[in-house]
Amino acid sequence: MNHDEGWRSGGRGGPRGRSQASGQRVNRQKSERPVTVDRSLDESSGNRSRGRGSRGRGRCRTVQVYVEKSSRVANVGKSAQEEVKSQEDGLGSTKQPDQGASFKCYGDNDDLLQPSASSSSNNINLSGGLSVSRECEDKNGGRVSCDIVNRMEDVSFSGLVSVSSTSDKKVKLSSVEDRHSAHKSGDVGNACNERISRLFDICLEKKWFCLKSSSLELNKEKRRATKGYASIVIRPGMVLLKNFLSINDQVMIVNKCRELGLGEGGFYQPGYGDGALLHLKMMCLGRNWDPQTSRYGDTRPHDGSIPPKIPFEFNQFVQKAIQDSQSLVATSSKKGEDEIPCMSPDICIANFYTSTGRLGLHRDKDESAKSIQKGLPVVSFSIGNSAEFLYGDQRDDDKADMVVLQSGDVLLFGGKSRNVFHGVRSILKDTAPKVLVQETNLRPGRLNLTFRQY
Ligand SMILES: O=C(O)CCC(=O)C(=O)O
Ligand SMILES: [Fe+2]
Repeated sequence: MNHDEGWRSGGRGGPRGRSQASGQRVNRQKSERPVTVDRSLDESSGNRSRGRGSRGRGRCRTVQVYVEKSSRVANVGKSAQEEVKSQEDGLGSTKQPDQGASFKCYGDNDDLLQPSASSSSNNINLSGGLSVSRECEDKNGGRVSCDIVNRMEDVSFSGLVSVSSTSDKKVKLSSVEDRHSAHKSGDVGNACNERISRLFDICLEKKWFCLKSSSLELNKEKRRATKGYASIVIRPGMVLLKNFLSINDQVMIVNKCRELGLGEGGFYQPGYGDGALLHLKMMCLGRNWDPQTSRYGDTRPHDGSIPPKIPFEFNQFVQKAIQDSQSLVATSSKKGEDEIPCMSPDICIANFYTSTGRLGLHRDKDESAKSIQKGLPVVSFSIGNSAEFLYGDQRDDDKADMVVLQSGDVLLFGGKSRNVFHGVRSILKDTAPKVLVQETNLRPGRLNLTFRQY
């Protein structure tokens, strides 16, 4: 994986894709060959997720596949809705002018933060920071437009929070995160490091979820879940398995990620050496990927934590996805071209995007030269809200193609597409399957897992 090329650039700016009013419209590129798989033949899957179709902006071509417009939650009490909204907003904070000076990290065990966060709720959003684009140099000496987003944007600490009554509104965090922070680091004096080592809960507390979806809506989701999934070759080496993961699979994955995410090596706010933050939370399984050095390692440098192992069940899904993709391309006319090699993942990078999350165009190229040379695929799971996923041969948003990845979709890019530029332009609000949210209390946002072999 290598994100030096664009993780910072955010990949967003300019108008969003336009909504497509109804589903079933397929706007395929030449090489797409959709195949619908009867779910009854495949017990590992089941979910028919939904989302909004979206056209790309500018010259971006869009792949739209079995996409339906989402409807909002019915039967939601206003106050509950507002509560959830405010939690969501607290996560995906809007960019604000640089207030770097207003955020200070206070050291040692007290772990005091002094932002102007005056919230007394259980979620504090410490937002602010700078949001400017500037030119940076990439590794190859090329100029890159870097969206230097803040020192604090999207930073949210969840867990138990007690607000002290002192007049300067210092906020004392006394959460599960603190217990894990600075794990093994022996560097408790570096509170800024501790800030990034606080763990992020991908699920909301139960009390925020007294929402019930209408039975009509749930039935609609169930009906979709029995339809089977469709496989599409998007371009040589890139295969999309729509609705590959059933709702039950997704629930299991979310629960597992939540559990791992709150433990050693769990979700944290990654950032670059210069202090700029990525627009997502991250957890590495198997091996750590360090955005500061673009290298893999056995431990996470900022806190010394050891990444959790990749759960066995996750690898099973990956193997099945690879096999299904291989069967698909074997039946296709452009056999050799579309080839997807086998891969045994020893790395999984889990990203959680809040509503404002994104990821600039980049190539995954920090895996071993052999792995990349062989075109071993990156296998990507999407869970929760849909995402506008960009891909193309250049690091240029305007020339990239776009496909909406919905909850349950699995995307593979290997072989001829192993070095494809890709990124996430935006997260589409309220597009996660309601039943998934009800079962897991997943935060508004998107969980993405990418599996790789070093
Ligand atoms: O979230 C996604 O779909 C892509 C993630 C990705 O490209 C990465 O983690 O390298
Ligand atoms: Fe990537």
